[in-house]
Parts: sequence; C-alpha cells; structure tokens
Amino acid sequence: MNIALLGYGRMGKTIEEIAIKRGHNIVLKIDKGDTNYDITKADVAIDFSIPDVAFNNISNCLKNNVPVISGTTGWLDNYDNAISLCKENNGAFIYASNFSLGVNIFFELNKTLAKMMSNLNQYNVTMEEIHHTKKLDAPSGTAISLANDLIAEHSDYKKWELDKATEENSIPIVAKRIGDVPGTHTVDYESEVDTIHIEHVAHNRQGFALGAVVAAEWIIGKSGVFTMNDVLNIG
Ligand SMILES: NC(=O)C1=CN([C@@H]2O[C@H](COP(=O)(O)OP(=O)(O)OC[C@H]3O[C@@H](n4cnc5c(N)ncnc54)[C@H](OP(=O)(O)O)[C@@H]3O)[C@@H](O)[C@H]2O)C=CC1
Ligand SMILES: O=C(O)C1=N[C@H](C(=O)O)C[C@H](O)C1
Repeated sequence: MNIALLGYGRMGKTIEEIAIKRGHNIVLKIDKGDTNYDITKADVAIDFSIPDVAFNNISNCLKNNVPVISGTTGWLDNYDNAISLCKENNGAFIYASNFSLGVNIFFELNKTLAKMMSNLNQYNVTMEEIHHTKKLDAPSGTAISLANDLIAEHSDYKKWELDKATEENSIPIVAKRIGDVPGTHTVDYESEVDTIHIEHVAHNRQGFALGAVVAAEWIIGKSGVFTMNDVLNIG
C-alpha cells in the first residue's frame, strides 16, 4: 500500500516505522510549508498534523478520491463539513480521537460504567487527562470522546467544561501538561464513602500508530464515513 503522511512529527514518524514493518511504502511526507504535492500518488493518506490544517488536508484527499484516516484532534468544528464532503465525493474517511486498541476498549468500559452509574446521584464524575507539554489542544480529543460518551449514557450530565464544572450537570475535565507523557486518561466517580476510578495509560505512541495503520489497511476499497468501532469490530 502506498501511504501519504500528512504531518511528519512525533506521530508521523512512528506511523512510518510501523507501516514499513508491515510492508507498506511511504510515498509522501507532508509538513508545514509543503503545499505543492500530488496526493493521488497515494492509495491512502494518514493525517496527524495540527488542528488548523487538518480539515484542509482531509478535504484535499476527499476531493481527489484518496481515502483518508485522521487522528488530528482539535479541529472538530469542521467534522460535519468533512462528512458532507466525503458523501459528495463518494469518498472514504475515518476520524478517531484515539486509534489505540486499548483506548477503544476503554471507551466501551466508560460507556458501560456510565450506564450503571446513571441515576446514582450520590456519585460525582470528574475526568483528567495528562499529556506532554507540546500538545496544542486541551482537553484532549480522547477526553472529549469519553465525556460525550458518558453524557449519552448518564442522565445527570449534559455537558463538559475544561478544569471546573460551573453547573451541576457538567463534567469537569482537568487537563495537565507534563514532560513527554504520551497520554493518560482517567474517569472518577466519587461519593462520600468511596471512589470508582478507571484509567488508561499509554506507555508510548506505538498503540496509536499501529491503530492508524490498521485503519488505513482496512479502509482500502471501501466508501463511507467509518469509526474505529467498524475497524475493530467492537462496540
Ligand atoms: N488519534 C490518535 O490516536 C492520536 C492523535 N494525536 C493527535 O495527532 C496530532 C499530531 O500529534 P503529534 O504527531 O504528536 O504532533 P507533532 O507536532 O509532533 O506533529 C504535527 C506535525 O504536523 C506538521 N504540520 C504543520 N502544518 C502542516 C500542514 N499544513 N500539513 C501537514 N503537516 C503540517 C508539523 O510541522 P511543523 O513542526 O513544521 O509545524 C508537525 O511536524 C495532534 O493533533 C495530536 O493530538 C496524537 C496521538 C494519537
Ligand atoms: O496529542 C497527543 O499526544 C495525543 N492526542 C490525542 C488526544 O488528543 O486525545 C490522543 C492521545 O491521547 C495522544
């Protein structure tokens, strides 16, 4: 498979290593300032860039009939536009806030726990995410997914807020930036008598990168908007 890497930073480089080990070719490595390139050289594009350019990168792929996998976070104001563009062009697109198998299992655990805790109003929910100091967005895309999934299952919560909840129906998400932490996410339900704590800790970026390459392999020959649940056949 010929892969275009849109964004050749920490994730782009990790994806390159894994893709080559799995027998693929990297035909394009696009970074800031690389504007004049032919995306149609690639069978599939993998975008791990920055929030301001992700939608533009995704649009360029969809308009040129190149299936695209995006892991960039912080651009979701344009997610509905990406879906429309994918449908108009009969293209293929997957966005995931987190491509690792472990986090996708954690997403399911979070939904199940939220369903069990719904209506148990002696427990208050808080979330925390910890990432490296170079991260541009807060809260993380993964924390936003966890909060939205919880809100969909739990009758007491309607929204999330960064750092502090200003209303009873709001989930506070505390975002910490420390060293080179690859990504830690926790969800806590606290009552006067106990705490239920679930946590996912990424030890490195390999899990995210492998998930993105597996998604790229999976999407070839398909058209539509998909999620990691489709790729992993879970949920
Ligand atoms: N979904 C998931 O599983 C995961 C998602 N992420 C997300 O992926 C994104 C990238 O993370 P990470 O690799 O750590 O970040 P990096 O900052 O290391 O890499 C981003 C790269 O994008 C480049 N870039 C800037 N402008 C453009 C452009 N116009 N087109 C293409 N590339 C461009 C940057 O170049 P330059 O440095 O020259 O500006 C940089 O090399 C983030 O949004 C992060 O949150 C990260 C891990 C897992
Ligand atoms: O920026 C990162 O590094 C990460 N970003 C993603 C997010 O915002 O959730 C996924 C992972 O946690 C690493």
